[in-house]
Amino acid sequence: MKIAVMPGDGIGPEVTREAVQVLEALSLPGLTLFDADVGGMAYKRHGHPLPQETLTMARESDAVLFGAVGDPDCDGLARHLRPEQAILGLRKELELFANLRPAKVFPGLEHLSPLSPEKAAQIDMMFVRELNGDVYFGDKGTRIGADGSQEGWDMMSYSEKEVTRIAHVAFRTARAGDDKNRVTSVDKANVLETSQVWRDTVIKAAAPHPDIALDHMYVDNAAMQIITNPGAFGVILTGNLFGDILSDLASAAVGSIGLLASASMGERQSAHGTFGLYEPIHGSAPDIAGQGKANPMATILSAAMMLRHSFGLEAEAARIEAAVAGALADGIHGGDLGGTHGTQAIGEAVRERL
Ligand SMILES: NC(=O)C1=CN([C@@H]2O[C@H](COP(=O)(O)OP(=O)(O)OC[C@H]3O[C@@H](n4cnc5c(N)ncnc54)[C@H](O)[C@@H]3O)[C@@H](O)[C@H]2O)C=CC1
Ligand SMILES: CC(C)CC(=O)C(=O)O
Ligand SMILES: [Mg+2]
Repeated sequence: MKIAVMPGDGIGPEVTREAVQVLEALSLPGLTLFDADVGGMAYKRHGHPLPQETLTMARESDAVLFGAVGDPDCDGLARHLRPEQAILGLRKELELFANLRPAKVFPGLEHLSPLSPEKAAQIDMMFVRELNGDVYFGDKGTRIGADGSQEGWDMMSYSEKEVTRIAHVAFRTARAGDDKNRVTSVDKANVLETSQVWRDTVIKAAAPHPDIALDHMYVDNAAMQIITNPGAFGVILTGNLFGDILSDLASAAVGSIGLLASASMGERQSAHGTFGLYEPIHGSAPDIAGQGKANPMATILSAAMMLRHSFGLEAEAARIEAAVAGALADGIHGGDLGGTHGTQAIGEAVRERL
């Protein structure tokens, strides 16, 4: 089991270190970890945010554990050299088109949510976000508009092929998950042609999945209902942009962005299972980087997702998740949850409970 570890920028190395130590504490036979440079730090060392050696290492691994990229020092660079291109490039080059982002309140931890305990207890949704298309990957540029002022433009598009493959992932995820058997497809079909193609295609893709209830919701309404009626959602199927935004929103309903993990999957099989990239949903948090304040739980939970999805190690994944839930129940809370525990203390608390 070969894992490429890509800590990246800001709090990335801090949270990744704790997750790696959790994996090491499990003493899994045959586990080997290799570090690779990504993001702003890779740009500074190699002149590119996603060096060829890093991409090669990812291709030769069974899974990638990714921290975060993003560095305010690099915000003035040409777009193709910015740190964020590293994660976009990995997702695209490795054809990781399906991003799974579970948003769930662990039983007994409803008090971490800003919602009422009754509402918080209902939060158990899985985002299935398309990751290789949408406005993030369309042509873009700047030009002088008709009024003589500069304007920026970004092309949004989805093809039937792209939508069909992610829709099938969503239906299969709904079937394998809890008993809700429900997919809510989120779009903006009342305004966008991209979304109309999305919606029509999702309806067609639903045909072989008659056991799964499908409904459709506009993204603005979805943002509202995730807060007011979280129990209505099982799987939320959506595009790259809307999924990015709504999953941060859902993390706030759970309690903190420092708690939400993710898996990015494609179709490539390794000797151990399906290749995937695993990362917290948050970014490099430059406002708290280097202070030992970041909550590593999202990255630790991403490592658990890796054991489950790329290595079929369900029991070990559940062990990590139980240790995180136990630490939270015992009041091990980072600043993001109003507590005082630092990154290392949280990592140690999780390892003690494995
Ligand atoms: N996958 C990736 O590598 C991502 C990278 N980014 C990049 O990260 C940089 C910062 O972006 P922001 O919009 O500020 O989003 P962010 O997710 O880095 O931070 C948003 C807020 O949440 C807090 N936060 C995030 N993770 C936390 C954790 N583990 N523990 C405690 N608090 C946490 C931060 O301190 C900040 O106040 C940018 O350069 C952005 O492009 C953003 C999202 C994803
Ligand atoms: C940094 C972006 C490329 C992506 C993002 O915010 C995300 O995937 O959550
Ligand atoms: Mg995001």
